Amino acid sequence: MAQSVLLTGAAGRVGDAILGGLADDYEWRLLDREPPTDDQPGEFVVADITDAEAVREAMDGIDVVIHLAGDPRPEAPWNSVLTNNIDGTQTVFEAAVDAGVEAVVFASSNHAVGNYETDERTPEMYREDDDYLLDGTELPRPSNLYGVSKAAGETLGRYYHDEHDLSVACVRIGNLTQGHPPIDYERGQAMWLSYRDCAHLFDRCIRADYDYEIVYGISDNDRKYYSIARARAALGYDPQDNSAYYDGEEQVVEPDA
Ligand SMILES: NC(=O)C1=CN([C@@H]2O[C@H](COP(=O)(O)OP(=O)(O)OC[C@H]3O[C@@H](n4cnc5c(N)ncnc54)[C@H](O)[C@@H]3O)[C@@H](O)[C@H]2O)C=CC1
Ligand SMILES: O=C1O[C@H](COP(=O)(O)O)[C@@H](O)[C@H](O)[C@H]1O
Repeated sequence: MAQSVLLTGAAGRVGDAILGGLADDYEWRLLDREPPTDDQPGEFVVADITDAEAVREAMDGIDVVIHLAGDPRPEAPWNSVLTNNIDGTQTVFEAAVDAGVEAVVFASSNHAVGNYETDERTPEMYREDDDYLLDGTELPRPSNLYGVSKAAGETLGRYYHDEHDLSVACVRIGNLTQGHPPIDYERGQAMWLSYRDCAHLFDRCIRADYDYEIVYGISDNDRKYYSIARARAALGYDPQDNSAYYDGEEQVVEPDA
């Protein structure tokens, strides 16, 4: 089983959710271009993911890489996603192969497929009486240049798996918010990912055996237009949270024990 995990983009929100649930479960090496602001588990490397030498060094002795670092803004300009998301991701995959890492888990995004949300389908597809469902086998259909960069990351992962036998899981993360689902935002509620489910999903990505996977990273929301069947089957994902259990910030239904 994987013992040592390199987490890139560790100082961000997704990193916070993962470490909040899994800080004590692995030997962590954290990497970010921003230094840590509070106590973190393990060792912290301050580096840019486009620095091939620093990234390769950070991979020494690592079993699994969770690659989060990048520009997360849906409106990010091309020069930023080209550098941080595409070039940076290629640097991470290349270093992982060179270092003999077993698996790379790549933080992809709902925006890689955002343009399936056509004018004809929305807002109905965000609602419970609609059954439109994406399952991860569909081609990318990005809604912005940020989404293009995430589709490129998935394709880089496919290449590094096929050519170098690296295990790769691409998680098309929905909308991560802490404490409760987004308020007054149907789309965000349908693709809500709670902090608890986020940590659990990435834990499954560290522990499971797989070749190349694209899965959706959302909670078990009553209304969802992203299937979590593949995440359940390939990774053993068993989410506990559901945006329908909330009324605004209040949780009004307890999940089954
Ligand atoms: N938060 C969300 O709901 C979603 C996040 N994602 C993806 O998950 C990943 C993490 O997102 P968040 O934690 O929300 O973003 P964030 O902005 O909170 O964290 C990203 C971290 O990456 C670091 N970083 C950025 N470029 C870097 C570089 N070139 N070298 C080293 N470090 C760099 C930043 O300093 C930051 O700490 C991103 O790749 C994002 O695209 C995908 C879908 C939804
Ligand atoms: O990929 C991402 O998606 C989430 C959700 O998208 P949004 O369009 O509903 O805001 C976004 O919040 C996050 O910043 C981004 O990285």
